[in-house]
Amino acid sequence: MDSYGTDTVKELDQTSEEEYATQSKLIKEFITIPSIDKAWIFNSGSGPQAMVAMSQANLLANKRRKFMLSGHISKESSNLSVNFHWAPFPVEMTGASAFVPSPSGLKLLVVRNPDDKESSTKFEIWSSSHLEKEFHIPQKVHGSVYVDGWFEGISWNSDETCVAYVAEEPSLPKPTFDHLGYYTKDNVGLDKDIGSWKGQGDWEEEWGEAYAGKRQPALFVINVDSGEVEHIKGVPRSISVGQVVWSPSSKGSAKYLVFAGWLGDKRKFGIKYCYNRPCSIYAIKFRDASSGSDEPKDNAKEAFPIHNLTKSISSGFSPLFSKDGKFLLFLSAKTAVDSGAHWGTESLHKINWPSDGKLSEIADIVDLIPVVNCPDDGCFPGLYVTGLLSDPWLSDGHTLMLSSYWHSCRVILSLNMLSGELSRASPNDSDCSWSVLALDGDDIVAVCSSPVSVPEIKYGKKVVDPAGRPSWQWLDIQNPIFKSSEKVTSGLSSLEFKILKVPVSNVSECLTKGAKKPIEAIYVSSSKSKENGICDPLVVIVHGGPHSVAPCSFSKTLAYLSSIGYSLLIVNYRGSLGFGEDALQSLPGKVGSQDVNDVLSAVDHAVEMGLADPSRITVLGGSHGGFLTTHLIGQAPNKFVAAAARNPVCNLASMVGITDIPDWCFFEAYGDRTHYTEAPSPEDMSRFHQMSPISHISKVKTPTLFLLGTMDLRVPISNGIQYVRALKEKGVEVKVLVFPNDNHPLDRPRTDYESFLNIAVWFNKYCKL
Ligand SMILES: CC(=O)N[C@@H](C)C(=O)N[C@@H](C)C(=O)O
Repeated sequence: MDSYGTDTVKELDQTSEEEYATQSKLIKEFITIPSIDKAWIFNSGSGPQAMVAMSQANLLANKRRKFMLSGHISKESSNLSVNFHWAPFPVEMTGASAFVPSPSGLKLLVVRNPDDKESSTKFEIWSSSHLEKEFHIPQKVHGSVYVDGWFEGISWNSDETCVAYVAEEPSLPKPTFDHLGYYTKDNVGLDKDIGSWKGQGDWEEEWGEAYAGKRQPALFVINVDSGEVEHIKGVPRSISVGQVVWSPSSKGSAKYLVFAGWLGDKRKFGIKYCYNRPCSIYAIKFRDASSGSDEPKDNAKEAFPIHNLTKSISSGFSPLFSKDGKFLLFLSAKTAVDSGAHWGTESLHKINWPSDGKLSEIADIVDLIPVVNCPDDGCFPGLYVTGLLSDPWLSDGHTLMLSSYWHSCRVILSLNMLSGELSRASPNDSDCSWSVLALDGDDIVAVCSSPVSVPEIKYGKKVVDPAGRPSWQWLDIQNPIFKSSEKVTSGLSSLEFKILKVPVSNVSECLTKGAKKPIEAIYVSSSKSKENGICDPLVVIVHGGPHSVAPCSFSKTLAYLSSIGYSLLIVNYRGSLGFGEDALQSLPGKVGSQDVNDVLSAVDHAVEMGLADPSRITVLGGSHGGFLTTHLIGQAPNKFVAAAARNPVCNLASMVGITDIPDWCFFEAYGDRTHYTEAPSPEDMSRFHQMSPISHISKVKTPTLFLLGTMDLRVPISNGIQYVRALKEKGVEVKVLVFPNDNHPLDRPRTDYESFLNIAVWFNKYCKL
């Protein structure tokens, strides 16, 4: 009996080892598909030139490898054809944290952030042929330059003499102790060799998940000729700054630095994925030493006053000047701030910018794109933008190009700021996702992808209809770099996708109109399975947030799962971005029920349509998607043959005291902002428990794989571990992978690779693939 058992185990091990070996070869091909991150178009005498920043997983270094590909664009006006003549090879840029071309395109700033707390930040100024200047800025001046989504802002002034940017302010001095253990004043006598040491000093709060070591983003200006760095005074420490731009230059008028600022004095809540943090657009005068400014010399050390330009609105970010400098535009997530949802339908606004540089106390804020609550069928569903291009203007100076979610797709929009007309610039009939990368005059360089096609650069040629309205004719261009491997190409070749409209169940009268509309689910499958009349096993994919969206775009890891024989059902349940504010706001207070039912409706719909075999359905999700995954296996214990949860929220009651976003737990559990407190009551704890997957643990049977990151500050690992232990106690089959150096997204190259390798092997085991 013993030996029989042992042999069986050995046999199983051998089979699974072989499977790991086979799958690892394929997943590697997918994981290393490059991404297109940014692009710039330069207009030189010889015609437009493109520079495309790309990145690719580097499994050996466990980092992303960055590289730049350049190309020359030639256009045939007779037949509307456009050719990109790419350089034969890209150039590796690993180690560079940011590249920022100057407005004229004659200089390129490269910032290299230090790897440790001792080294300097490097600023390099490149011309077309060589390195012109290099400056090393020591830690005592500032730490790393911010290159993240919120606080990043690196901006050349118009005459290209200075760059404004955001960097980590040096931390407050630490107390020092000598070899006798005595406190020493002013670091005097700190000599590690004889046993002196630095203490920790007061705790300074950081900006939460993904912002380890980031406490105080502050404003700096570097003179690119002398390398002199000025820390801009006058911004109180209570404000964390980001997204700095220069005010337009007009002779004689004051020059301002305009930026977004977040208050972080009382408590810094996590800011990653959180648009609900109150923020304003501020302006502060810049004393330009070279301009012979109106400021008296003896004032030179004094700070200018700071102006809050958006006092009457709870959120203002992404400041952008109109081409003529008459308006300052900004995005707002006031719906998120005012409601408490971590993301919501956004709006776009403008204020007048005074030509004499004299800022008024209360600026009149004009809506350019208001919040959409309940979109009419087929109409614009509201604004969901992650950022704006630094120069998003067409040559008329008043048409702005931007990318936004529109139901399950990302689309390119054009907004005529004068008429208010908003239209879709990417093709109306496309179910792919589109993002504008850069403008080439009035033409658009974009990236387009779908769940079954890798990202490709597309060229949108502007054409004007007889009524003078612009539209874009989309052209394929040469994409030599994206020649995927044979395995990827053949894996993707037989796949197809469609977006299903799924009616929601249990529509109660108290729901708003927008919350009764059908949801969408992206269905990806092999065309071969249809030919055979047999359904492939299905992976139901549920995104996190919950106020986020799974766009109809290429995902390397999901494409890998499709290529090995799974159909996918990617569900954008109510609460997702892209469907108007009514639908989004219908979820808070009902998490764990409404979202769970929406996912079950989508699954039932797929089964009824003959798209899924009910005996071979699995489920996969991370974070709030992990909350849904673990809810689904508890509430629908017979539905799923296997599950995989990545950093899942399993117990709000144990998460609330240790996450960087405790307000999220309250908001999603109660549906409003009023219940939030740093000291939850027993009633709060009871509600959290009752709304969490852990409350359904007794019903779970589904074998579940857990992927957990030890450094996760958003959903601390203890949440997953507690649930795992409870499942083990019940005898449910579990497998756990812990990544000690990963935080919430689990997206470091080796982690991503090992996670999805295991997900595939786990699902294969229960789907008999
Ligand atoms: C706001 C937020 O971070 N919520 C988490 C619980 C979550 O679900 N995060 C999403 C964005 C994720 O996919 O990680």
